[in-house]
Amino acid sequence: MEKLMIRGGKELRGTVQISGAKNSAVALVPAALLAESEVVLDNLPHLSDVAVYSEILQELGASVTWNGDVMRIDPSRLQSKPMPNGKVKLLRASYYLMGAMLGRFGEATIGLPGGCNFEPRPIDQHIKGFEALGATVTNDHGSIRISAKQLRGAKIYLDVVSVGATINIMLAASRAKGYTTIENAAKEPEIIDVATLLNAMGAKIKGAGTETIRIEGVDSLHGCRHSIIPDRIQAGTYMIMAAATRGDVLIDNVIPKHLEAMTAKLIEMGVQVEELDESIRIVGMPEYEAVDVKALVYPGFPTDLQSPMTSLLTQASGVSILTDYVYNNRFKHVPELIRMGANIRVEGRSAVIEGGSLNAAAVRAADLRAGAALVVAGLTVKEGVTEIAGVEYIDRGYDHLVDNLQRLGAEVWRETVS
Ligand SMILES: CC(=O)N[C@H]1[C@@H](OP(=O)(O)OP(=O)(O)OC[C@H]2O[C@@H](n3ccc(=O)[nH]c3=O)[C@H](O)[C@@H]2O)O[C@H](CO)[C@@H](O)[C@@H]1O
Ligand SMILES: C=C(OP(=O)(O)O)C(=O)O
Repeated sequence: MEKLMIRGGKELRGTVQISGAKNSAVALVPAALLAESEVVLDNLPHLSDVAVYSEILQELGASVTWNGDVMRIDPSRLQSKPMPNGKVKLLRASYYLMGAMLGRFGEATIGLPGGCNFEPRPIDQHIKGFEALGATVTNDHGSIRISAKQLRGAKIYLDVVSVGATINIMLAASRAKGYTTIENAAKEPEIIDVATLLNAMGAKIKGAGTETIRIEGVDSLHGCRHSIIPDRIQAGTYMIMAAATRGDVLIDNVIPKHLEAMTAKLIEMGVQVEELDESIRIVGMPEYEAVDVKALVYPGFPTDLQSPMTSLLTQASGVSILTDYVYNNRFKHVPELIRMGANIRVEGRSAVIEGGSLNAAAVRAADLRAGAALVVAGLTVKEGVTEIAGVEYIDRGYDHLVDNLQRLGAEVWRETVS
């Protein structure tokens, strides 16, 4: 088993390059399966989810080569095969294979997705979308079978604003007959990124990034080249780390517009934030004010930054209240932060955080962003070594985390323990 070790108390200083976005990559790789010739993805992050996807695609008959941050996917020999639990259970975003295979072959048989299950994460809106497009969906003890003789465009109103359902419906509807409208669609930048790729492949999608997306189905899609947008969650996490260690860090290769909610909250706390064209500079201050944070769908404060933000708020003077309106109970980081001396209580969907210093402890990441929260916390600790287990979760979302932090002056390393 590997652990992440942190001897904290160092101010982070320097420049960090942000990789392509995980939540785009895990949708763009399966989206490529809809093409009949090669798709090239640039700025692909080095993450375990992407590596698992690459293996799944090859098992399905696609040819995949991955060099540096470029992946070439040739799906011309793709076969329609059942995709049982094994690999699809390793990542949440395997649900995109449903929409992609349904669009390509009119059928998909696949196990339920896995990934970070910090609470039950239903996919009823994905299923509702496929059924509206004319597919029959059955669930045989967790094996989902989706099939349609002919997908037909439909008007679909999502009951909840769902990133996954919006993208999955876009994937399948790109190959349906006629027009599909998704109302109450999610507006995250990753949705625009997927629509941009699909349109470059010959799809006809309008309105991505707004609450109404219109898709005119086409008979076939072709290969293309596409560069993945920067990871706003990774960038936001480094912004938090820079502020938490009272450092001075330039976060490079970002789209500052995607980080506005994060930037505004840091400024409200008293952090110095400088927005440049493709980078953001964070200069930490000795004292921060407590603030209230509401995690919402985009363009609100992202739920995926809620956990690391909890750790930063332990560094503010006074009481902050952080409420997550996307998930009911995404607080697996809280008991671990309490082990590190934090004064936090969870009340319903809110965490009430009283500022104070943290101490080193042996803790465990129960999910990806809970892990990020523990890294932020460990970086602030002035004495001793924080040991974080559950590194495999952190590897789902942070490309070259240890190298990046070491370059910024942190004392961080991985250790294999028995
Ligand atoms: C791979 C990926 O992109 N993951 C992101 C995606 O996850 P994911 O696509 O799974 O999240 P959704 O946007 O679908 O979920 C939002 C909310 O809707 C609920 N819901 C969702 C679908 C559904 O069919 N029924 C339903 O009730 C969920 O339980 C949750 O409470 O968006 C989340 C919300 O920004 C992020 O935390 C994840 O990092
Ligand atoms: C919850 C997350 O990812 P996933 O949906 O892939 O589990 C995340 O990125 O914080």
